[in-house]
Amino acid sequence: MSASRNLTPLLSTLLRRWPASAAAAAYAPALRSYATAAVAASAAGSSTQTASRRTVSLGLLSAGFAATCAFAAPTSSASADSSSGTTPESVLNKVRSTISQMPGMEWAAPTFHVVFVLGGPGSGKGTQCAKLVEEFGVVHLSAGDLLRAHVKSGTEDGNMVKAMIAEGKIVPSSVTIGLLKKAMLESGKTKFLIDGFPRNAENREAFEKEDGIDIHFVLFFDCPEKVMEKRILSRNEGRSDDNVKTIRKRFKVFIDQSMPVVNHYKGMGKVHWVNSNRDPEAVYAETRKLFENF
Ligand SMILES: Nc1ncnc2c1ncn2[C@@H]1O[C@H](COP(=O)(O)OP(=O)(O)O)[C@@H](O)[C@H]1O
Ligand SMILES: Nc1ccn([C@@H]2O[C@H](COP(=O)(O)OP(=O)(O)O)[C@@H](O)[C@H]2O)c(=O)n1
Repeated sequence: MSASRNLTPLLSTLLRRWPASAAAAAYAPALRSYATAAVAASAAGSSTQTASRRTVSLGLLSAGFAATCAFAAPTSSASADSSSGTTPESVLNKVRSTISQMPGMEWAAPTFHVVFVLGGPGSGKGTQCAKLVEEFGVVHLSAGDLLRAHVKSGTEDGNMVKAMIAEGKIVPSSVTIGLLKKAMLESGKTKFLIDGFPRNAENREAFEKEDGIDIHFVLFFDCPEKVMEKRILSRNEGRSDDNVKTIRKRFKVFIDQSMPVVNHYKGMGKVHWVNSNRDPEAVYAETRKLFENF
């Protein structure tokens, strides 16, 4: 039986076991693309499998399903979830144990491939990421954009993030990593540019503890502070933190907290340094070469 024909009954079985909320239906496309990626991965590895026990790499499918359950929109079903003590981890464990019990199926951890895009405020991270998305079809996740969207939720957490951004402070990783993971799972894709993260040692250490994430390299955009300040002041995106007072605080945080992260990865030989004090096309001509094998 072809791998894709196996898929539909499997998805139905999973969904029947844990009836999904209406909001979860919104995740179905992501779930389906994880499943397709998982089947493709299993087909690629099929020569090493025994005929009697066909092993299907279901990690991505499972991750997608966990996202479906764990991150269902904050509706009444989500509050039911929290009152019954359901957490993303508990859903993932349930998916894992059910898959392990299915004949011929085996759990495999998902692998997400990541490039961290770092550089001072206004160094051109977002500008270059947009070009990479267009040429290479990777997913661009800006930690700052995710945090700004979270502010709009109006929750207690959102208000805390708003206050921290206004001061140029770094939001705790428990919030930022939650938003990044949710976006990764929802995307249905496996290759990501993570822009503006990790911003300090706490961000980095927490992210490195996450399973199934392969950090390929760090892309660092190097630009003088004076040039970055001028760029930000004419950025005109209506950002409350793009004012001289907050910009200066952000530069200090960048030097004190973010540069040690870059130097950490530099020590591991993982940093690609790009001079971004040139016109955007010249910066991109150098940047794109790093992605030919990603
Ligand atoms: N190489 C460049 N030369 C001149 N201006 C640039 C360049 N790269 C980006 N910009 C502009 O500078 C501002 C900041 O760039 P952005 O990509 O938002 O930076 P970051 O994401 O690092 O904060 C934007 O208005 C952008 O259009
Ligand atoms: N990993 C991150 C990224 C951004 N942020 C917050 O979001 C603000 C804006 O970050 P950003 O990456 O969108 O913008 P730039 O400072 O790079 O222009 C930062 O100054 C921090 O307050 C954070 O707390 N943690």
